[in-house]
Amino acid sequence: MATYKQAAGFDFDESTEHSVLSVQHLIAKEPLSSIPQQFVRPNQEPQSTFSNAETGSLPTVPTIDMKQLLSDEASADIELEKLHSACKEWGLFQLVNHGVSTSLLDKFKHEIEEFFQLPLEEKAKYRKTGDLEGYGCDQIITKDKKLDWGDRLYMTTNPLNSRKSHIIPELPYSFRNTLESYIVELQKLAVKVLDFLGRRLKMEKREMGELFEDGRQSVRITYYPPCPQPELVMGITPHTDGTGITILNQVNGVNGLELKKDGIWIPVNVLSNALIVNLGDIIEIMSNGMYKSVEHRAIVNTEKERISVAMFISPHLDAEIGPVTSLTSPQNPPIFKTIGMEKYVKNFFTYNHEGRSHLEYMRL
Ligand SMILES: O=C(O)CCC(=O)C(=O)O
Ligand SMILES: [Fe+2]
Repeated sequence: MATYKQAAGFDFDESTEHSVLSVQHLIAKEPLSSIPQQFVRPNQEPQSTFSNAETGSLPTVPTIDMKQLLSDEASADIELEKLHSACKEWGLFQLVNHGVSTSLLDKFKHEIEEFFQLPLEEKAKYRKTGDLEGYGCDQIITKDKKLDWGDRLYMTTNPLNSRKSHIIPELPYSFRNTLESYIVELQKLAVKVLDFLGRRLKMEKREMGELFEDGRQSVRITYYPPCPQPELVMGITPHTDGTGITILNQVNGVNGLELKKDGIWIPVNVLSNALIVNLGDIIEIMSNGMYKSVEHRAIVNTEKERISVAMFISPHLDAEIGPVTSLTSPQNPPIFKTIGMEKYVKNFFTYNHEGRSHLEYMRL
């Protein structure tokens, strides 16, 4: 079997071989004279920060204030309308006053930085060949597949019985503890956000609550090393998330996330004290197209490493995924299929959609 390094265009070196490909460790070994071909994307749409001198004139991503949403005053209704239009027009917003404590966020940042500084042998323990979960750069490598410029630690966190025994339970003790606190805090936050979305969509309370209660959740922590030619590579390929919602934490304050709006890539600049909420395919489907699952990507730069944490929040595996009954009518018939969550997840990860996105595949 070809090794990861051979497949990625690197020389095979018996003494340093691991079953995991890591961009961070490949570039740490020796300075790169050129970017290995498997990372080079000749036809990608230009990065906005490199090509668009007028970045300042691009529209700015909306900011939503959770404290306002939760207040008893009339301003709560105004904020809810802002949230509604952000979900319809952007599918993404910066969330401030989210209630996750700064000390937890600081501690988590520190633990993540320490984790990625571990030797490759240590981190390689968290990957099993062929498994989507665990540590490393893309793990399914075929000849023509372009690789993303980043290493990830990806793990299912809920339901508890679907956690992999060689990942979370084996993480360094302090990192694991902090991660557990982060998971709890972000679950609480997700419940609040979903509740406001359901309220403004005028769904029946149970339609949102029941689906997401003890739902499927996973976390992807990504370390994007600097790159000598960032315009040739992509930190993460353009995609929409298959989730209900995703809460993204731009951990070390370095920009890189971009979203596509009206055909243009727009940078989502780091706003201190904000978490980013982006809507995934499931919310677009449930809302029968009212809310948008946003296409996004991450770019890298020459100077600084970038770290992000995406917390993916989805319904439980027994849920039915489709436009909710209270949002469809003879005048507004369903535009998406309804399928069980278990099948949805399986299709999302394995099904060949013949060039279409999974969301397009779900469209009737
Ligand atoms: O790192 C980022 O800013 C985006 C990550 C992302 O989109 C994902 O993990 O799905
Ligand atoms: Fe994403």
